[in-house]
This record gives sequence, C-alpha cells and structure tokens, in this order.
Amino acid sequence: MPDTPAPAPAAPVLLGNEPGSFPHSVLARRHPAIIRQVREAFPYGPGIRGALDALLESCTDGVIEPLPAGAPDRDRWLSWGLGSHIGRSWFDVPWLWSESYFHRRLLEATGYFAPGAWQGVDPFRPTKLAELDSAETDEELTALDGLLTLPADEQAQALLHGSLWGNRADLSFRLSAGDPADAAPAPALVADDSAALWSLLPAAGTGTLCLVADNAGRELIPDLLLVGHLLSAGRVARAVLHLKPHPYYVSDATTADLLDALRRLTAAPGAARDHGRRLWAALEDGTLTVRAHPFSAGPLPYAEMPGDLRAEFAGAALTILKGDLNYRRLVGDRLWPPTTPFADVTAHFPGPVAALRTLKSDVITGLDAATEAALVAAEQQRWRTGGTHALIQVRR
Ligand SMILES: O=P(O)(O)OC[C@@]1(O)O[C@H](CO)[C@@H](O)[C@@H]1O
Repeated sequence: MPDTPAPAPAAPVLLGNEPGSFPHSVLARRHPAIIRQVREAFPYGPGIRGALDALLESCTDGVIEPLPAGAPDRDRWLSWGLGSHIGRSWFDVPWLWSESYFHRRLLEATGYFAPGAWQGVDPFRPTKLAELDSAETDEELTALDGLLTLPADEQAQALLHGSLWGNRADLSFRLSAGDPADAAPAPALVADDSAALWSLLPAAGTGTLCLVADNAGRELIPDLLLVGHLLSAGRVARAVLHLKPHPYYVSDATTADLLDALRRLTAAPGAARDHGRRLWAALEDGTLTVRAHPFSAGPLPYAEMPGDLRAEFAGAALTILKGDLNYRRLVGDRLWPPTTPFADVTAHFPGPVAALRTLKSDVITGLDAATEAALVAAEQQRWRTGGTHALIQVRR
C-alpha cells in the first residue's frame, strides 16, 4: 500500500450547456453582444457583415465548423483538438475551448487573417483606445505622483494592488456585468499571498520575472508600472511580458496595445512619463522583452503548454499570471471545491507562479473554509462572477 493517499479525482471541466449557468450565459448572450459590438466598430462591407451574421447563427444555433483550408493556424488548431469538436454544438465542448474558438472565428469573419484590406485590423481597437484616452486613465496616471513620497515597500504594494485591481477593467466583462452599485461588501481580497510573492522577488534579485498579461488599457498600464518598478528596484534583473499574438477576448493586450500604452505613459506629465521612459529604455536595452506565443491565445489549460513555453516559465524566478482567463487555464477550468489547495492544482506549472485575478467566473481554488462560508453567507454564489473580489495566490 502506498503511504500517501491517491490524489483526489479532478473536478468536472466546465461546459456551457447548462441553461442558467454563467458559462451558458457567456455563449448565449455575451458572444452575440460581442458580434454586435464588432459590427458597429467599423463600416465593414457586405462580405464581412455577412460573415459576422453567419458566425452569430453558428455560435448560437449551429455547430463548430472547420477553419478555412488556407488558414495559417489550421494545423495548430487541429493539434488543439479542433478535429474532435467539428460538428458539435458550441455549448457541448469545454467552455474554455468554445470561447477561445469563438474569438478565433470572430477575427476570421472580420478578415483579420486573410490577405486583403482588413488584414491585421483589430476590431476592438476603438474601444481599447477610448479607454486609454479616458479621464479615469488620466486620474490613475496622476495618482502616480503621490506614490513618490512613499517608502519603497509601500510603493511596491500599491503597484501590486494597482495591477491586481486593474483586472476589473475588462471590456468584454462590461458587456454583461451588473451595475457597479451592486458591488458587494468585503472581503474584497479573498486570498492574499502577497508576502510569499515578495519573498520570491528579493532586493538585489538576479532572476527573471515573466508577466503573462491580460487586458490592454487600464489593466496593461498598471501591469507595466509594476514590471518597471520591479526592474528599477532591482528585485528582478530581467522581465518578459507575454502578450497575445492577435486580438482576443475583446480587450486582451497585443503588441500594438503595448505601444499605445507606452505612448500614453510617455506623453503624460509627471511620474507617469518617467515610468514610461524607463520602460521604453528597458525594451531598448533588452532587460524587458516581449513575447506573443501562439499558446497565449490557445484554448487549452496551462498543464498542456508546449515545451518552449514550459522551459521559459521554468527558468523564471516568478511567473505572474494576470486575470480571470489565465486563472481558469492555470487551474484547469474545472468546478473545484473552493477549498482545493491552490498548490495541488498548480503542481504542473514548471516554476514559481502567482495569480493576480479579480473573480469573474465560477472557477476558484485555495480559499479557506471560513472565507468561503463568509462569501456564501453574504452573496450566495455571486462573489464568484461579479468582479468585485480579487485574489493573490502563490505557489513557490
Ligand atoms: O481574463 P479576464 O479578462 O480577467 O476575464 C475574462 C472574462 O471576462 O471572460 C470570461 C467570460 O468570457 C470570464 O472568465 C471572465 O469573466
């Protein structure tokens, strides 16, 4: 008999086929709303409008269809399971897969991948730029001046929280989220391993930080500020920023969004401009590098990441995964009992890993029983999806 008990069986993978569930509402309501938003973003001609209508029909009442024969990433999607999902309802395959393929098909419909006039045009750019140019962004940048007088540790903690709560700025989420006035009372932070996080980023650190970004605009800016601070404070020697290779989940950050954010910072007054200039210089001298790995916009959990990405994360002093979707991919997009240890479900990850996430889907692990009970008592299960709670979880 083995000394250690067998690991608990994995929890069920989330599907979108249960009416009334959050995943079902995303497929049935949020995706059609995203198609409507894209239809209005640009004066697309009849061909693209027709393709968007066809996608709407397919994703609500139809089945998953193959990619066109000439699609540049057709083989990659086949290796990600497309072959076994063709002909099935979007609601009956893993929710994570279904959402990811929806966003891939949406870009296809706008002509993003095919040679032609619309190739490479991000249908979400107008909303991303509006957010970047907003008065809220001005306020957040101005607030940086006030940080300068704080002791270094407090600055670091404030920038960590800025990056964490920046994850609320998710444009797809706003298409279906309730009024912020519905926001629930505390505990806002349902898990806080920030002490463990800082212990992995000591002063005079010689390691590399990987930050896997989530949304552009008001999330990417605080992510950049955090990365810039960790570099200039000497907690890491190098940083790698992982972005999406193409527009994804409405507001996910691409290289173009990084450049927009840097322009915004360097054009701002005060401390924001200094941060922007330091980040610019770090990119130029290679202490900050950027990746856009295809797997970052893939439909699979991180347990199935390819070897090159695994090797990169294995070599990092810490990998920070931002946002709800990265969390789902990290822990497997399963309906775990909330007290399932975070260390158990992230044991597959090749190096120290931290999740910074506001809660916007049912998936959750690593809560203590008292916290779960308090959340359920206050809000039933709404705390899981409302975006009003957040977590910092770390596995060394
Ligand atoms: O990863 P993010 O930007 O924090 O959140 C992505 C998100 O809005 O999309 C999914 C539903 O489409 C949910 O998991 C989550 O609410």
